[in-house]
Amino acid sequence: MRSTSRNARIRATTSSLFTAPVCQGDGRGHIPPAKVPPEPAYTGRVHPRDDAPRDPPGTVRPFVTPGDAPAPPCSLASACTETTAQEDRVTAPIIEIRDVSKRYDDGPPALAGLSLTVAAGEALAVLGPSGSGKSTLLNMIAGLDRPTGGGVTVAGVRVDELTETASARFRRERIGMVFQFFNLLDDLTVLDNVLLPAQLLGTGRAAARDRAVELLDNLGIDRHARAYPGRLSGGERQRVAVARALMNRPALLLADEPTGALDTASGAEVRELLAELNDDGQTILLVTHDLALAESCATRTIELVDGRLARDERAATR
Ligand SMILES: Nc1ncnc2c1ncn2[C@@H]1O[C@H](COP(=O)(O)OP(=O)(O)OP(=O)(O)O)[C@@H](O)[C@H]1O
Repeated sequence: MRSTSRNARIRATTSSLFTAPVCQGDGRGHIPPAKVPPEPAYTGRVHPRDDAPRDPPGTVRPFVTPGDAPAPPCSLASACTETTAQEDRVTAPIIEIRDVSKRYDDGPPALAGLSLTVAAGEALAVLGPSGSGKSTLLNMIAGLDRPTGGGVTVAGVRVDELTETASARFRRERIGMVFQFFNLLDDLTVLDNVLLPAQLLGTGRAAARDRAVELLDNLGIDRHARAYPGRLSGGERQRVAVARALMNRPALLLADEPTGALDTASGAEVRELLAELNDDGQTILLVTHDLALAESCATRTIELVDGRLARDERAATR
């Protein structure tokens, strides 16, 4: 059962994350606010190829994507009307995967002509046997690897066409990532770990600190702000990792086996946390072998087998 006080804290956090309604007037299902005015207009590509002109070192050039534009009035009354929790979710696509293939060396394809659309507000669990292509799919979406065929669009940006520099910048600005083994920096305090994404983005210190403190508070780990990650339990460390992932208000939260290294109680806490974040509008894609995580958190579950979509189901209860 979810704790009411924690629910309230999470709600307080995420309500400030999603302040630009996609469907005006629906009161739910929001996308992150515009970070910069849409000038000059984003043309759909940043640097189409690695030999394209690059920004000088240290330049921070925020993306302006279709997701940053002011929300148009909703044209379908039904899409703006609160009906059930399932129906009032935002339906604008955050991820569009078109006929994506990936082949490593001479082996069988890790992904074989996969197509998938994920709407804003969904919590998608990616299941499948070992070697079925789950991590490969996650890497394609994060722009950490490129497909050998097809296209991957995330928050309106063709991530498979970005240079490495532009891809890293895109991840910083639009994607939060949570890993099985937390990937926290042990030499930095909890607060400094959470501040890191904002520092990389060049956010002002005071604003970044306020946000980090708010996140730690809302995720129930504020008392550990000055501690080093090594002194925290696995569940607490994963909360810190989630706070860090949320720092830059990502359009998409990617989680790779987020409960894979946790004991039963900590795993249940992290499942609850992810479900609550999604309840408040955060789009999540998680790769997992943890069926309990898929059942408690996902609004939709897909299963990969041999790099193909073998199952695609929406949850009846979330
Ligand atoms: N860097 C790589 N070089 C060569 N082959 C790779 C590489 N990464 C993945 N593969 C292969 O691609 C296929 C899919 O791997 P992937 O890691 O995506 O599967 P997975 O479903 O995430 O597996 P697991 O559940 O064990 O993590 C496998 O056959 C794997 O051996």
